[in-house]
Amino acid sequence: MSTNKVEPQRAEVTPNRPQSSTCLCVINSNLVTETLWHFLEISTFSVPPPCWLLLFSCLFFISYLSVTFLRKEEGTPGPRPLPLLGNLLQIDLKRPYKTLYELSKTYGSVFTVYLGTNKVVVLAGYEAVREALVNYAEEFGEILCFVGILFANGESWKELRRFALTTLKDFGMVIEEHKGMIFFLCINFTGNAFDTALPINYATANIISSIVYGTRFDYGDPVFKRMVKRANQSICVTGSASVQVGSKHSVKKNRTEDIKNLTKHLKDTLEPGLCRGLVDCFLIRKQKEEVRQYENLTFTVSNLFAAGTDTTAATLRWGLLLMAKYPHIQGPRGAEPVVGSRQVCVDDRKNLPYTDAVIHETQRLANIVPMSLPHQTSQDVTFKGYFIKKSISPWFPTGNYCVSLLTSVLYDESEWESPRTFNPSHFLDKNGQFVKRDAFMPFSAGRRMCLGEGLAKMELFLFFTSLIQRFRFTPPPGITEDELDLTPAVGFTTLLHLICCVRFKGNDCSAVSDKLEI
Ligand code: HEM
Repeated sequence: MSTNKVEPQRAEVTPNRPQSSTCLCVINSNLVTETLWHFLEISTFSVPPPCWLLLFSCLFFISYLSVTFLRKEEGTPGPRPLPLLGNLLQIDLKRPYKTLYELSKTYGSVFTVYLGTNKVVVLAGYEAVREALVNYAEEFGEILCFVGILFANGESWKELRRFALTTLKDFGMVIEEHKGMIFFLCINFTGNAFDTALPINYATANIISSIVYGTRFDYGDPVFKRMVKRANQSICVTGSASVQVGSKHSVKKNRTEDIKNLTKHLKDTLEPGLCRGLVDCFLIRKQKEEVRQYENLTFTVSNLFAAGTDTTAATLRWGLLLMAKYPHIQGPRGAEPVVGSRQVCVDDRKNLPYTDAVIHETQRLANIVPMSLPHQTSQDVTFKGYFIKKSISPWFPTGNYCVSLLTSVLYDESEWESPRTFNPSHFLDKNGQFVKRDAFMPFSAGRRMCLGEGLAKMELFLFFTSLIQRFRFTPPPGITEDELDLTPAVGFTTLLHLICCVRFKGNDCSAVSDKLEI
């Protein structure tokens, strides 16, 4: 029976990651801390005290000037920044998107906030965000620059994105994973309260493994367990103060070591003409073209794991929380797929408009990537009457970049009838048929739009329907539906810590493995 049984406890969604607000803010506030710290270290040992004070005053003065001058020059509205700290004291660092959304109500669809001395232009509301990302794709369509797909620009990004899209298409149909997840839930947790994070993260990580390495792992495999744990840890601590100052290297090293070991094994066993997964395709292609950039492979794999595991898993967990909170939506008259006892398949989606609407509404309300990825402006641009300068790297004290506030799109009061409530009717017409909504933009828009959208949608549909077809999700014992809290904890994505109770609808768990052909 269950080895992973957890004590029933209050299913509150607690902010369980106190130091990790989004990367965005912490990187900047930590940049200030780190620079000051570094400065103090140097000063303490090599500069006499009066010079130290003088230097400190100069730094302070320069930052103040840069902040005030930049504001005057560009004239976008926004709250008044403090020297060095900018608007950090006004922003809820655990949920910065909430503050930014509130500020957008005062300052409109284009405004500026300062995170430390870095200037961030915030684009808010469906109309402004879409216009910037789609109509001004050239100017706003670059991601803040590092390497890999997520953070690359220019030719290197184009090549990697094209390559990943082609390979994701080839392997995206490897979606048998829900069988493994259902079996795991059934055997280990049925009738118990359990944390949904573990099985769901295993399932989504295994999908990326199948695509990337060409193989799935057993949930009990110690290497796999370690990999998932490390991936989660690095998502949790990305941007945390301690990581920025000290242990950043060790987290990255842990993560890339696993990837390097696995890719080395694939390289050693590579058979030309047999492409087991994305890594093989990359190796074969690069061999042919004799191109450098081997390092990009590690980054690409690491990016796909980071982008493709946590996001889909968090959305699914939101779905289960919402089902536990609104039990009437779970049943056969609600989202449960009415397809008999057979396995749901992708083609069923068009015949299940209500289920489809529930999944879309879950994504809208969950608002998983509330501030998208930070973008840079590739050139000076005048947007909605405001002059926005070409971006300077945020590693400089006067750095500047842009944030597309997806929260403000998904909760846009002029687009959604009841933006703050879980209302699947947002996606249904009066005949109960599914309708697409333009302001449904959890994957962002434009040329940097999520590369895994198709895969994520397929995963969400198959996992969600398979789960509610076979299980009933309820709050843990002693907790009422009303007490289930929908306040998210924030890491890079809006996560939650959900303990929920699961009941298998059938009589015999062991029959599941035969039915699912595991
Ligand atoms: C529900 C699940 C997901 C959500 C809500 C989501 C959301 C996003 C968002 C908002 C962006 C930023 C777009 C921009 O900068 O404008 C993004 C980028 C990206 N996502 Fe996803 N994503 C999800 C699942 C996935 C999956 C499963 C994969 C991998 C297979 C993936 C891979 C990527 C990549 C590689 C990028 C960077 C694209 C580029 O820079 O060209 N995502 N995603």
